Amino acid sequence: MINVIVAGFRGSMGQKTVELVKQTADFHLVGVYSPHVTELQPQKYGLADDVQVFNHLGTEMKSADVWIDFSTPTAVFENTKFALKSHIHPVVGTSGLNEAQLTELKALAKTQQTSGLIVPNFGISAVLLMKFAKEAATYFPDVEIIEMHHEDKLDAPSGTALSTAQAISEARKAPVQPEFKESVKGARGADYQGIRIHSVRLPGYVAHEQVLFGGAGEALTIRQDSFNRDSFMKGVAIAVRQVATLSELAVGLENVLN
Ligand SMILES: NC(=O)C1=CN([C@@H]2O[C@H](COP(=O)(O)OP(=O)(O)OC[C@H]3O[C@@H](n4cnc5c(N)ncnc54)[C@H](OP(=O)(O)O)[C@@H]3O)[C@@H](O)[C@H]2O)C=CC1
Ligand SMILES: O=C(O)C1=N[C@H](C(=O)O)C[C@H](O)C1
Repeated sequence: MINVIVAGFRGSMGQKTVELVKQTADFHLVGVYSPHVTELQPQKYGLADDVQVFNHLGTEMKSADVWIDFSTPTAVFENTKFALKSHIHPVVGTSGLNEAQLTELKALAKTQQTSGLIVPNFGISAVLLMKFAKEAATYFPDVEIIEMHHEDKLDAPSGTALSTAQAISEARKAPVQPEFKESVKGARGADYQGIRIHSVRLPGYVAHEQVLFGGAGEALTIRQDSFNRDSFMKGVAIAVRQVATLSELAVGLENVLN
């Protein structure tokens, strides 16, 4: 049995994840966390009597094996530090960790001898998109990314777009950067190591990404769509089952896919 805490349990992803944990025979929900809850009775949230509702980080959480984090870009660093220091394996879906924070968390995982997994996107379509984009970048160094999300998304660009750009940038030879002048500031999007990223936020959308490659007289577009949040749940279950088998704090669902 894998004992799980869900951080951010009242959010869009948190609610789905709580349902997943409740419905999976080898997972046991031991706790849920949000610093904003005032009512601590599990029944208030439709949870079984033995689920602890936490509104602060504390030693009582240590009975958990895995910490699933779907909180906010400003909370995820402290939450993940707490999980590692408590020897709870973090499975982090929350976006917004920067390079310095990631480096610190990796070092902490080593000293605490606690593995973990940071997953920019739990959707298999997104994992494949990143893999294919990395391969395509060796042939097509000229590339731009468009990511499209629901209007409630707090951060931009998305964690998936940043990971895609990182993978492309590792794989490609530096392209010639075209010169341009923006008559409206921001028209050419954000710049990640010479890769332009455009972030769209609109109602009706869930999570979508296009990677556009251009070459001499040809183009390649790779696209993935998450039409609903069920698309992430298979990946979350795999990550929860496999995280303890890792030897470090790894980044990417591909680390636990066969
Ligand atoms: N990796 C992936 O595949 C995916 C990642 N995400 C990412 O997951 C994150 C959450 O997304 P989503 O569910 O849509 O967002 P929501 O805004 O719906 O939920 C965020 C939740 O975080 C809670 N929260 C706020 N502060 C803290 C804290 N310090 N500790 C714990 N919980 C806290 C809030 O609690 P309260 O409601 O109680 O105020 C809220 O319910 C985002 O970063 C998003 O980008 C989303 C989808 C897929
Ligand atoms: O906020 C979201 O919804 C999502 N966030 C993640 C990201 O920032 O890439 C994953 C997915 O795109 C959904």
